[in-house]
Amino acid sequence: MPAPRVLISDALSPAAVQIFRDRGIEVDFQPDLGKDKEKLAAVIGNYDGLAIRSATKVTAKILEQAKSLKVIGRAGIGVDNVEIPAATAKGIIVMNTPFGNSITTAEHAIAMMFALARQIPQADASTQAGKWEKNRFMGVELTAKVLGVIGCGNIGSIVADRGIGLRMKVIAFDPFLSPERAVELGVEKVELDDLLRRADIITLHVPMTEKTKNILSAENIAKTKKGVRIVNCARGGLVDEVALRAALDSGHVAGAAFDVFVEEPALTNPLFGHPNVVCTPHLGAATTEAQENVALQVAEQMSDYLLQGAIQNAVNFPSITAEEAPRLKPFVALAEKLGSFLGQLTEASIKGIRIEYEGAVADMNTRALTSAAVTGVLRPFLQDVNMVSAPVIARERGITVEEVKRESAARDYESFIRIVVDAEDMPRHAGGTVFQDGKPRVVEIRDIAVDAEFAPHMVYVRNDDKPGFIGRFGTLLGEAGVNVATFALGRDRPGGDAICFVSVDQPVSEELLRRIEEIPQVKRARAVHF
Ligand SMILES: NC(=O)C1=CN([C@@H]2O[C@H](COP(=O)(O)OP(=O)(O)OC[C@H]3O[C@@H](n4cnc5c(N)ncnc54)[C@H](O)[C@@H]3O)[C@@H](O)[C@H]2O)C=CC1
Ligand SMILES: O=C(O)CCC(=O)C(=O)O
Repeated sequence: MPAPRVLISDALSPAAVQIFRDRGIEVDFQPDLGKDKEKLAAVIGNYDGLAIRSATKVTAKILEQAKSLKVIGRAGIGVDNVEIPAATAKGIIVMNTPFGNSITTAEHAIAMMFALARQIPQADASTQAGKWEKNRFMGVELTAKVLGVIGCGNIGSIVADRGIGLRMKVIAFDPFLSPERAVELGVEKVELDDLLRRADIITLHVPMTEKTKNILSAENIAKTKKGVRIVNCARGGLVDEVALRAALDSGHVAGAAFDVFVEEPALTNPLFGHPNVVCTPHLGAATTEAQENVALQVAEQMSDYLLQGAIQNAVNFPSITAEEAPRLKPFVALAEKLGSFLGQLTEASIKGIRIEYEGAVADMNTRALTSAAVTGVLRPFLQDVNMVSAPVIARERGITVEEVKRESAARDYESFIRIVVDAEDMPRHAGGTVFQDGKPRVVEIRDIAVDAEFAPHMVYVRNDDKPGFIGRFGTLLGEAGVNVATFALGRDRPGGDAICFVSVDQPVSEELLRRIEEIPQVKRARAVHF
């Protein structure tokens, strides 16, 4: 297999390049490419991985050209510059580095708070201009002031901790902050209106979502305490910039320190030029330490995925650790092949897929296995589906997906997976396991025990358990020049329903299948491929 290829299209630390090379991955370091949509679209088709910061906008249009792309790695936290649904629909993993720049960004927020409280940038400009305006820059003390933290996750909680260290009273609004965690952090959990009314300084640390967009709207800004100072080191668009400018002009808001803007790069902005505004060009994560952390982490994560299938910090897929990836791999293959078998037999529309995990496999990462099973079921209908996109495609098509787990496995297997595909005509089910040799096998079809490995070309036959079938079937295959590699048989009872699952060395033609179906004992014959 050729080495995977990764494009770095933003200014990542060179540490990332070294990691990729050390792991045997070809890497193109083109830190300015992300700013040029056309150029990026023209080359993206050549890569398996794309490593970015915030400048590269990975739109659906770019993704249309990303024929080989398997993973997008964001060296940072916010993934709002990636169209996640479009990436997921194309089966591309999107991963970030959720902790590597948290301390640095929290420190930036604290620095911004001090910059506002003491007007440091303005005082610096005046001093260096030779003005010595000692009376112009009267500041405020932070001690004992109320710091209102909106979003108390990784960064917000570090800001809260630093605020407490500065002897501030910290209040936090975050619906997902548990009362226990609030106590542990030493913050008072409050509702948004309470925070707006009480805070002397408000700092934002929420992601940009439909709910948080404009969380500081004109209406909410009007609810704030007169003289409030506002710090935004999270995302532009969390604050209504025009309304904030008006509140600064009226003197209701005493100052604002912004690192992030509705439009970036921000070459103009409603806040620019106001004497009480401090701005930085999205520098929250810009320290050597943070950039080294996120670059190393994203390169390791992307390499682990491209080389081993391990998934860490994906925002559109459950994690698979490097340790569990090899153990999971044969079960992923089993789930996908069983699903594919049933998908190939199904012609009516599918209503639901149930995956039953029994024995040791029930304790594994079943979300990943379920995605593999659903992929297998859907692949005969949609070529372009994989473990990332399958659950979303199933949901979009109204196919319910259900997982069932049982402690002990059927027929005393250590692990057993049974998939039931419920279609408009009837439910179909098959079960399998992985033997010591690591090979997935079908061990049950329609409640009938069999034992068959999966092979590229197979014939599946349902027949009555009556003498004469095997001889005629073998003769037909032989006459057509089709060599039988393995032959598995099973029946529910003597003279009852029987199945036959045969691997062959050559593809079986429709004509041959028709002739097999003419054997009196045969109810159905299908060619299946794995
Ligand atoms: N300026 C910069 O360079 C950087 C900016 N960021 C931004 O900071 C944001 C926060 O990062 P983290 O703390 O790591 O994220 P996080 O996910 O750890 O924390 C976000 C918190 O916001 C809370 N939240 C979500 N929806 C909310 C709502 N509607 N109202 C109130 N709280 C809500 C969540 O419960 C969570 O606790 C990121 O999403 C990113 O946009 C992150 C790194 C660098
Ligand atoms: O990469 C950067 O400089 C921006 C970091 C950021 O905004 C994030 O991690 O969410």
